[in-house]
Amino acid sequence: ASVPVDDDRKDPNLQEISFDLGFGEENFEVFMDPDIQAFSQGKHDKIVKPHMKGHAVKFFNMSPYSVKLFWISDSNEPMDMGVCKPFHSVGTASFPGHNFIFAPLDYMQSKVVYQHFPIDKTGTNALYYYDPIHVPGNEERTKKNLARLTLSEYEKYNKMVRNRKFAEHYKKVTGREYLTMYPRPKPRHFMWPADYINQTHWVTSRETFFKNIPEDNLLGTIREKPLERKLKEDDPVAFSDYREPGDHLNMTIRVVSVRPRVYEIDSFLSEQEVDHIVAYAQSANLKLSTVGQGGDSKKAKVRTSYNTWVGRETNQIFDTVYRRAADLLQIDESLFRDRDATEFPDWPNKRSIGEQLQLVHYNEKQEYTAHHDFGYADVDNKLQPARFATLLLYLNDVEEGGETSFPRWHNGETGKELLTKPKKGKAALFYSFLPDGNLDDYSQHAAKPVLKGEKYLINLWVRDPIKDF
Ligand SMILES: O=C(O)CCC(=O)C(=O)O
Ligand SMILES: [Fe+2]
Repeated sequence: ASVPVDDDRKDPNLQEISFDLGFGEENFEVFMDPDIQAFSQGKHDKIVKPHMKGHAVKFFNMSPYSVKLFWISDSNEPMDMGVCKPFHSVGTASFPGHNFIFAPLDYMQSKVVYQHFPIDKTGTNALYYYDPIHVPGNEERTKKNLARLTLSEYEKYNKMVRNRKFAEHYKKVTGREYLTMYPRPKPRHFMWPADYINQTHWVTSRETFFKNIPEDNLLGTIREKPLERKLKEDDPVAFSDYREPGDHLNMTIRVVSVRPRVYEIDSFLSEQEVDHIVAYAQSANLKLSTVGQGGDSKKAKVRTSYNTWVGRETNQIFDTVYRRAADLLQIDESLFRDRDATEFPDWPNKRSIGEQLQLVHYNEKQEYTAHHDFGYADVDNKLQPARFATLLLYLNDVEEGGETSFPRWHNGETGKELLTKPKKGKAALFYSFLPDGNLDDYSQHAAKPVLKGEKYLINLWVRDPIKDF
């Protein structure tokens, strides 16, 4: 059921634009937001503004020296958000009215501030620039500053200028901030359309449900070399005697939100597969999860759950999860593992685009507050790789709470969050990208506190176009 990656099922809301930013004539396909009339199927003609006001922000350091980003808390305390290298940027999630500064590395002693960034109260601006080179209205001094840069610095500065100009143009055309680095190519992987709420897509997989789990000594670790793992159309799937009868598993993908694109798949794992995975998770070492963003340990705990990572090679059940996920996402299975020279020879690298499965356990009261999954690539990386899709696999029914929340979904009815309810074997899918290669700020989401009981979940993150670390 896998399709060629260069899919010509092009998104109808992609629209070609031409412009000249001072670097010659350029073309780009922008994604135009779907119209509420269309995606509500005529039920609504106006979007209700989401109650949640938080959003992504990105700070650009257009200077030839390293600076530090601080968030200035309401009690006026500077929180260290890390270093931003020359001609680099840092991104984080924030709220209107918050305050950030760029400052020298010795700020705690010197108290010197290079630039204050008050986050705009209307919630419309996400991009903030520190540019000590350009002196508005003074061409002479600007030229002098430019002349002091080395050739490589000058090129890096220009790249940021070009990105800034593009972002301004992009915003004029689409109304959205450009959160990645121009010119980022469109995602290479397929994206399921989300034309209207409750639209359904059907997809089949040869990876039918396990009804019995083979004994441990049979399951084994996956050791075959890349090409030997490729199943041809008429090769039998592994352990067919242990699976549900029939050649195919049918899955239904239902659109629950158009903007961001969120989908539910009611039945993605069988009872027995889930039980096996949970037992595996319980026996594995569940470590206190940390959000890998460095910075200040005084920062509020945003994630209070436990997690552990499990690879595809662990055994045939986990391998099946990846093969089925590949079919669901319409991405070739081989992209979810290391490949040899013959498989996707033109792909930028040979590594899996999928991460290991992240098994998460939440106890009562535990949660993960609103965040984006995408992350920001290094400005110098032309591919701008980042997390592209998130497949959430719910491993149990949670008595109360524990939903996945999309607080910024757009619809005509309510400003309240969209809640995806956990259910054993169910999956939810969302994309962190838009079809034009921009990051989707509206993909911000949270795990609501578990109110009663506990919650087991798997995150499967898929990168586009590659995993670069
Ligand atoms: O637990 C959930 O429902 C979502 C988890 C999540 O967003 C994450 O781990 O990044
Ligand atoms: Fe997440």
